[in-house]
Amino acid sequence: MKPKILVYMRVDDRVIKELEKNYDLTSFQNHEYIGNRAFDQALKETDGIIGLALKVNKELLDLAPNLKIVSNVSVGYDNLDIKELTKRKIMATNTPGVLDDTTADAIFGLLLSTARRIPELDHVVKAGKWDISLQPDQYGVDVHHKTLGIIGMGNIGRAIAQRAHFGFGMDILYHNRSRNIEVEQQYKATYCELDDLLNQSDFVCLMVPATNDTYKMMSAAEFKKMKKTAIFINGSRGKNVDEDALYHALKNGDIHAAGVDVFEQEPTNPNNPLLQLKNIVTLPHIGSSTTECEFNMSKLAAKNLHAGLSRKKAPSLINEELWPI
Ligand SMILES: NC(=O)c1ccc[n+]([C@@H]2O[C@H](COP(=O)([O-])OP(=O)(O)OC[C@H]3O[C@@H](n4cnc5c(N)ncnc54)[C@H](O)[C@@H]3O)[C@@H](O)[C@H]2O)c1
Ligand SMILES: O=C(O)[C@H](O)CO
Repeated sequence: MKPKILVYMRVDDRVIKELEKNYDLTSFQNHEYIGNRAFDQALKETDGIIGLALKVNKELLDLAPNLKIVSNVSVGYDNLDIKELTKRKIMATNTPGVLDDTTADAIFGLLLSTARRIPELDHVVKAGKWDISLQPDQYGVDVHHKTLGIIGMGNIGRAIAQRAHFGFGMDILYHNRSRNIEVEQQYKATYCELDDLLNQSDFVCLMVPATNDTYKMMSAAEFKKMKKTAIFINGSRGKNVDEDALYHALKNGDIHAAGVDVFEQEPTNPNNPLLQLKNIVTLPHIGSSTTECEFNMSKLAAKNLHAGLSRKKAPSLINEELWPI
């Protein structure tokens, strides 16, 4: 009998076809299945889960007695209760590395779009409101040769720094849990305390994981420390930012503008007051969403799953302490 796996959201079709050769698959393509009978039944029998953003907590794990591995199709794993998984000797894996350049491209695109007001001015053209003399209040701000502050200099932070340094001649400040000497040497990045980074940067880009330490790390006090001319970019997780504080900072002119790819709640409520503001550019969490990157993430997640179900060490095991199992 083939091992059973539960496939949950955003696994590439080509990878699903490969998985079908070795496993007995049950697929759920959206959140609505959670708590329904078919989903609970699949959990009861499943050996492995592969997918994006399924909240795996004690309650779900109690329903999945045979589970050996949860393979996230994402690098962020704030959806997983790692302590609880480790306690039950269930492997947890993610997809680091394969999405760095794609996500950095998207976040840099968001930064440029916000600075140069690209979505707003695209709308002007398409709405037939293009007045031949552009007004000063429609001007953007320069990106090149400005100072970029990156909070969270990990794999993606580093790819953003590379673009900023070589492509745009920007000065780079960064704040991280530890110093990254390679980034300092390659991109002339300067390590600094968070307050100094907030004070001195023209662009502040948040790229930390969502943890207890980073929960709402950008709140009213932090926005007040930024320059009034500065632009804030969130490419990490919505939970890392106090959205209410961001709204007030944008509305009161504490900061110039913001670009966000992620929200506290996703999809965000269409009545979210942030969406009423002119000086924010929003995206529906598309950092890694290109055809190529989604495929690569699915492939790595399948490799992790396969290793886990064969009782081998998965290439990107999160709870390393489980090994040897
Ligand atoms: N928008 C998207 O589509 C998208 C795509 C990929 C990743 N992400 C998010 O970006 C995060 C970062 O991804 P990554 O691959 O660069 O991860 P990473 O682990 O390589 O880097 C994270 C960095 O944040 C630092 N950090 C952690 N806590 C910190 C704190 N309290 N203060 C300062 N620095 C801290 C770490 O030291 C590390 O260098 C992911 O966890 C995920 O939430 C979003
Ligand atoms: O963490 C990630 O990989 C992205 O946010 C996709 O969800």
